[in-house]
Amino acid sequence: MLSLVVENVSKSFFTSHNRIHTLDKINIEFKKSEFICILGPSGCGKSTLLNIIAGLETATTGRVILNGNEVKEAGPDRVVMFQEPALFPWLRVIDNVEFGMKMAGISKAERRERALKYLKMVHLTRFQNSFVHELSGGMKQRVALARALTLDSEVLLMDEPFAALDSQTKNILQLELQQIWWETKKTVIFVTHNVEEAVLLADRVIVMAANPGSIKKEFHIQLARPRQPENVDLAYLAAGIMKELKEEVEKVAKVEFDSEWSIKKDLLLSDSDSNMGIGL
Ligand SMILES: Nc1ncnc2c1ncn2[C@@H]1O[C@H](COP(=O)(O)OP(=O)(O)OP(=O)(O)O)[C@@H](O)[C@H]1O
Repeated sequence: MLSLVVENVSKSFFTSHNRIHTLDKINIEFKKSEFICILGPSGCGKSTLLNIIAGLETATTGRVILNGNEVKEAGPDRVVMFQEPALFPWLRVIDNVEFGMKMAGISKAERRERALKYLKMVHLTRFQNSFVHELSGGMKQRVALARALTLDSEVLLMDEPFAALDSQTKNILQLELQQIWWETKKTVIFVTHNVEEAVLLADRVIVMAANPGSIKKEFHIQLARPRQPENVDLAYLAAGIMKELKEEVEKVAKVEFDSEWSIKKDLLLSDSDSNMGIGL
């Protein structure tokens, strides 16, 4: 039974001339097989939090405890998937998918078996012998997802994995991910800027506040799956989450632009992609 707890985690970065207090006393308890989306304005520390859970960054104070052990470094029990697929262009798809397993010392026969299983899951069996440059952006991200799945980690950490994709491809991958999550029962921690994406995928949405990053509000979503973006209940939930997020995005914008800045009524709410706070 998985137990993953972020306990009182704070993080400051120290540069030559100042201290950036990025995260302030974050507490989250993740459940086995839970799908959690983390939303928040740009710079509130979403990636930093994910990296601390991954063991790629260390908390300044507080700790992350996975199955009773404090996380001190990256490990195969917490695989991370980023916005950029980071594939090796000189390797074929199947060899890219096998790469992590090769590093983990898994035998050749088992590597191949698992790679084919997960390539099938992401519907890329036909492309197993293709080179990366022959694939579209969405296909590359599906290869990265297959590679991430092969390590059979209990926890999958995803940092805006679909943000660089066009909206049709994104929709397909969101549906695929819902299916894969359902089949693999992993705990998924998914960082996004996109409110629609969050309500489509998550059991729980955590909205973060910025300066310093902290948890503003949590939303539990109990709607049946697979969810469809046009569902009325989803739209209603998205509007509630958007309202919380908008306040935070506006606060950040006021600091980064000037105090007169304000979001024009419903301007961002009508953005068809529901992305909030990107690149402020
Ligand atoms: N290695 C670092 N050194 C110094 N400051 C850092 C470092 N990494 C992150 N920060 C700072 O911490 C803050 C949070 O960054 P982070 O990337 O975690 O935010 P985010 O919410 O993921 O942003 P975005 O949504 O734009 O990706 C930012 O102010 C950033 O400049």
